[in-house]
Amino acid sequence: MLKRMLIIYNPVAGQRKFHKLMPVAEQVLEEAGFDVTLIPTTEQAKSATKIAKQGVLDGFEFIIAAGGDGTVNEVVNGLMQAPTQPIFGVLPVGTTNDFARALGMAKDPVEALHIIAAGATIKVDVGQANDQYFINNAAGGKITEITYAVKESMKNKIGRLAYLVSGITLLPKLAPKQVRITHDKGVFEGEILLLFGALTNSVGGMEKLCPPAVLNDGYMDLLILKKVSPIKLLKLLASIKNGSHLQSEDVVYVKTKHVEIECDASLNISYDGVYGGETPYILEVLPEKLAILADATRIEHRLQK
Ligand SMILES: Nc1ncnc2c1ncn2[C@@H]1O[C@H](COP(=O)(O)OP(=O)(O)OP(=O)(O)O)[C@@H](O)[C@H]1O
Repeated sequence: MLKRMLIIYNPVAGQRKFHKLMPVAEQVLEEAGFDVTLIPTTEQAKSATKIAKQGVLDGFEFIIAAGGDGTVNEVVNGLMQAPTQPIFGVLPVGTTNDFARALGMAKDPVEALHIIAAGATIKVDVGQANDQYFINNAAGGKITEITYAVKESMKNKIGRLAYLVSGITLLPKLAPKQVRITHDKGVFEGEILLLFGALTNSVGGMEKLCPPAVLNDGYMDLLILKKVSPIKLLKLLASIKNGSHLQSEDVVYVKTKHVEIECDASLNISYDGVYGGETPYILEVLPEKLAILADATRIEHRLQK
């Protein structure tokens, strides 16, 4: 019996990468025994969420997000809002593909297609941020504006470099915020530049910010960067390369299942790079909530046995 697979693809992601791949995708997956249906996302906000939710109701056994991290997040939200969750998959044809990298999907989309076609799955944690879901990270602070300040048009022209350009223009405007953050190990009160609740080690094209993050351990790695001078910030950013930032007195780093974020002045929160509004926010880990097509042998170090 053919296995019913829905591919929700973003036709404009990653400089329109999926367009060229479509015939190959259909061939590889049909040869592997999948009955493939393709639906494009639209300009309409959260279109992939709606398509995914309907896909579950229509009985697809496999739902694939073909796009960048924005599409992945929208599809995850659609699946999580549905009564049951089919097997999920990610075809990395976006600009940054942070989650796909954490999942060990090949950079080359054709190779990634073969991982999907093989049909092996792993279970991964999903995060809940108020009434939305994330699969990679939730973040707070001015620095997170880098991701949603990047214009689609700029990404289409210069790809990942767009994030760097946006980051450089935003750095001088970083403003610390007085917050109260409650986690499993205690309470942090003070001024911060940034907070991250990471389910994976892959953030904004980097893999060293939260290196110990495990995909299925039921914990998020909470990283809080306290207010520091610009010089200290540059030193800290440089220390990310060898991982020593995690030992800095200006960084709080804990594994936690639950986080509450309060800020009198209100703090912007994003989840998987999508703007999520302002505090108060509660972040929660839903352990091993989604089964995903992946090759576990490529990411053994990121999985709890
Ligand atoms: N048909 C479409 N036309 C224009 N925009 C679209 C369309 N479909 C989706 N979008 C928009 O694309 C954005 C998501 O892009 P996505 O994350 O998939 O790829 P990307 O931007 O290339 O990569 P990344 O998020 O990894 O940087 C969302 O803002 C969504 O509204």
